Amino acid sequence: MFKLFRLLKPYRLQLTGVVVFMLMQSLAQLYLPTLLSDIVDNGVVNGDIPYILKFGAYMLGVALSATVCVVIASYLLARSATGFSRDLRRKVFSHVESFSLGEFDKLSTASLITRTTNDIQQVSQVLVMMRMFIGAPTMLVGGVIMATLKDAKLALVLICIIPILAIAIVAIMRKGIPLFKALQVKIDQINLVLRENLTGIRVIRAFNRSAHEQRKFEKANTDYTQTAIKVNIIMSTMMPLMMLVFNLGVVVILWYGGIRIDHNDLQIGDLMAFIQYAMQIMMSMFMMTMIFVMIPRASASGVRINEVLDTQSAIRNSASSEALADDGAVEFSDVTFSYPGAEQPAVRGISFRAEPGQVTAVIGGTGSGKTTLMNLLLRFYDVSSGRIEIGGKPIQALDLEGLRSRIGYVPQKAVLFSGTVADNIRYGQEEAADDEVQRAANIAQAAEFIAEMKDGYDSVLAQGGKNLSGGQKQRLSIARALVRKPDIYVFDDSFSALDFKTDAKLRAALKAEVQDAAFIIVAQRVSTIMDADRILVLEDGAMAGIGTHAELMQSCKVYQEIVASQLSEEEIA
Ligand SMILES: Nc1ncnc2c1ncn2[C@@H]1O[C@H](COP(=O)(O)OP(=O)(O)OP(=O)(O)O)[C@@H](O)[C@H]1O
Repeated sequence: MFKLFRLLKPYRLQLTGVVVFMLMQSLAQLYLPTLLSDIVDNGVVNGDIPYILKFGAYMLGVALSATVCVVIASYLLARSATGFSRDLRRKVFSHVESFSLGEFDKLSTASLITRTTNDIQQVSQVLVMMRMFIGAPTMLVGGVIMATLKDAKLALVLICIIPILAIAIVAIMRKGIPLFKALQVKIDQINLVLRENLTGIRVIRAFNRSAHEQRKFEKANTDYTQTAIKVNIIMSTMMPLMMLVFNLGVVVILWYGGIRIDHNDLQIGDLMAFIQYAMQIMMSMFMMTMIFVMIPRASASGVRINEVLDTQSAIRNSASSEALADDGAVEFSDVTFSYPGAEQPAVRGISFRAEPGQVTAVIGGTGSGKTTLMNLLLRFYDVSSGRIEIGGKPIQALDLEGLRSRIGYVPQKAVLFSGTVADNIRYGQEEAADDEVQRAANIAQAAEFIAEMKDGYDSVLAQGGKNLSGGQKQRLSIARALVRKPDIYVFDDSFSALDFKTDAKLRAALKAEVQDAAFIIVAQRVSTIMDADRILVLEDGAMAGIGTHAELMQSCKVYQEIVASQLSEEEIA
């Protein structure tokens, strides 16, 4: 966790201010009981009213100064802590942005959300406690010194109480720390269930699984609650226990102090001051307990945040990132890839070439590795063996951003973002002019339904396109790829939600548009890819054949079976 505090550098001036003001406040607090004892011993005992008034006013001034100090320190600290959390959130977010899909798989999306929100919150709360962190030890040490100065023998009582309290705190913390760690993991679990529920609400309703989902949430929620209760039981036993030890201590002080006053060894004002110092010591022990509660919990969070920050994306720009060649020919050579932790490779021994100006199609059953091939081309993952080249250069040697900027990618599941229709199309090319956006929408067969929307291109998409149909979303994500005018198009099963007529119209419009680009299209429907210049047939991650429709009809059994299952005899002919 302390590693994260390096981010406090910009706030060092404000934090120095916090230290100074908190020290001043603690010193003022330590001075007050001595003033009180003076007033009692010299003013009250002698009936000296002017003395009482003078020192009373003085005491008021000291108390007011202490309050002003604490207000200023709190203000400075609140500013630094909120700034620190903002900077840390920014750092974690931009770091996560650089992750490849492998890191997302490893750390899980739900956990990344908890780490960016709740965990950072825990760490910044420790910062807010820094006020106590400075005040408590000062008051503890100062209190012991002042109490000893008042009466060294009486102070022995305090010296006995403090270690007992310290042992109790350590024992309780040893039980508490594993629970704090578990608490954060259990919040992850709640987030995971919640996220699945909110994103899958339609399926849950359609299959009447609300009760099942509620049970799942209940389980995660109860699990979290039970751990939280255990933590609170520990914390709540600690406070009365400390109070008990302390109050017993006060009884001993009063008893022994009374004896010493009786023998004229101690003045009454000094005993009053002594009890106040004892109170201050007790308060500082309380504060330190709070700190000890917060630190293990926050350090559990700190470890989780550092885990994110220390995770380096497996996919990075190579030291000598080369610019992409003009030639956008894509070549896969004997490519094999296994997902992290998977026993079997998802694709193996894949070789094919996608030429500019040609359509290269990939077809195969579900789970045959089509999407995986596209993921590899975009470098969402790196190949386990073999090579992928663009324009004769291996993609690992190319600048990552440059590589992706040359690809117009349409994912299998259309993803849209909050904003207007135009914003979503411009996501592909920020500088695109209005007419370019409209042209892309026209080719993607989206212009018609956009025109029917209330505000046309300025219509706002509710929650990333919830108010659009599946096919409409797909067409907008195609327009987004088109507006980019890339050298390589990657369409991952992007026509699946389109009716046959729209599918045919879209393909015809695309043909005219993407003349010079390498066009790689993954499809389930044979009719979508029959006219492709080259069709790659996949089965269980391996190549079952490659060629044109006519060639494959002659030579590839897997292709023949796919075709037979989809097309009528007339269409096949
Ligand atoms: N993130 C992942 N982690 C581990 N295994 C994965 C991951 N994604 C896919 N797989 C596995 O890799 C194999 C190929 O999956 P892929 O998504 O490439 O198939 P596909 O041909 O695109 O299927 P579909 O047509 O159903 O989309 C499958 O066996 C799948 O279980």
